[in-house]
Amino acid sequence: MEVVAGKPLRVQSLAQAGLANVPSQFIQPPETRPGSWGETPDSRIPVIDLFLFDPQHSDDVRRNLRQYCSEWGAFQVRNHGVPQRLLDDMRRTGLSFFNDCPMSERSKYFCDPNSAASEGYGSRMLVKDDSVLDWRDYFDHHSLPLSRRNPTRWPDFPPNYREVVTEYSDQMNSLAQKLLGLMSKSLGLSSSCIEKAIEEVYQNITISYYPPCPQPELTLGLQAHSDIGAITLLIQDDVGGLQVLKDGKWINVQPLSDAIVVILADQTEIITNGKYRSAEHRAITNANRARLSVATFHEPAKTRKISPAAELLNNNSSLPRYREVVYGEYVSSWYTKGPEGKRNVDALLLVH
Ligand SMILES: O=C(O)CCC(=O)C(=O)O
Ligand SMILES: [Fe+2]
Repeated sequence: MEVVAGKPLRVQSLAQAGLANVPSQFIQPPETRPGSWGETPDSRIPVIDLFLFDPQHSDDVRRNLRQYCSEWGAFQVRNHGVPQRLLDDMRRTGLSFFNDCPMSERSKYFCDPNSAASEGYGSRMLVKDDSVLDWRDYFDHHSLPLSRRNPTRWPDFPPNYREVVTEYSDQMNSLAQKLLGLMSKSLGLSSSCIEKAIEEVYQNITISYYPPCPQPELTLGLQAHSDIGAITLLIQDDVGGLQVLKDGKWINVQPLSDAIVVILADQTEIITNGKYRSAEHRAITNANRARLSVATFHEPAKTRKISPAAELLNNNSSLPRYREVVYGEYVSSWYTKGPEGKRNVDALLLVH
C-alpha cells in the first residue's frame, strides 16, 4: 500500500494525482487482466421478476430461481419490494461520502489495515502482503446482528447517511431472508432450510468506489472471487463494470436502476451440496468515470459449522459433497490465502 505521512493512501487520491501509469502493485499478471478471457460484452445475466412475491407467480419464480441458481449463481431481481427511493438514496448518499466529504473528515474512519474485514474506510481487502492491489476504495459497515450495529462508527456526511444505511440494512436483510426461503423451496426443501443452516445472520454493507483508472487494461477494480458468506445483494450505478464468470467467459452485469443483483456465495453452495453454485465475479475499471456499488453480505456467525443440509441429503439419499467447516476458519483462510476464483470452496470438495 502506498503510504503518505504515515497514512495509507486511498486509490481515489492516487487517481486524482493524474498519473499516466498505475503504480506497479496494481498491475495484474497477464492471465488475470481484463480482456484476456474471451469476454462476450453482449451477453447478459438473467433477470427475474419477483412480482412483489405474489403467490400467483410463485411456481414461475421458483422454476427460474432453480435454473439460475444452479447454472449461474447470479442474476438480477426486479419487483423485489425494496422502495426505489431507498435504492437511489443509498447510491446518492454513498457517492456523496466519497465525492463531497473532505478527506480530513473521511480519514477519521480509516479501517485497521492489519485486520481482515474491519469496519470503516479502506482500500485493501486481503491481509496477504504479496497480492496485486485492487483499484478500489470502500466503506464497510457492520450492520447486523443489532449488537454489532453502531451507526456512530459510520459517516454522518451527508447528514442522512446513518439513517439511509440503517433502513437499507433492514430492507436488504428482509429481502435476503425471502430469497433464501424461495431458494430452499425451489429445491423441494422446507422454506427455512437454508436459513436454519445459517442460524443468526451477520450482515456487512460494503460501498465500493472505483475511481477512473489510467490503465484499465492492466488492472482490476476487484479481483475474481466468489463471496464467502451465504447471499450477497448488490446495487450499482449506471457505469457498469461488474462481471460474472459463466462457462469460462466473463459476462457483464448490465446496470438496471430498479434491479438488485443477487450473488450466491460459498456457504449456500455448501449447504445445498453444490446444487446451487456460488458465482465467481470481478469488477473491471474504466478510464473515464468513477463507479459505485453497494454490496450487502449475509453470512453465518464465525462459530457456526456449515455442511450440506441433512434434509437435502435425506430427500435425495445422496452423499455430502463438501466437508463440514467452521465458518470463522473459512473466513480466515479466504483473507490470508486470497480468493483466487473459487479455490477456497473447491478445497472442501470430497472425493467419493
Ligand atoms: O463492485 C462490484 O460490482 C462488486 C463488488 C463485490 O463483488 C464485492 O464487494 O464482493
Ligand atoms: Fe463479491
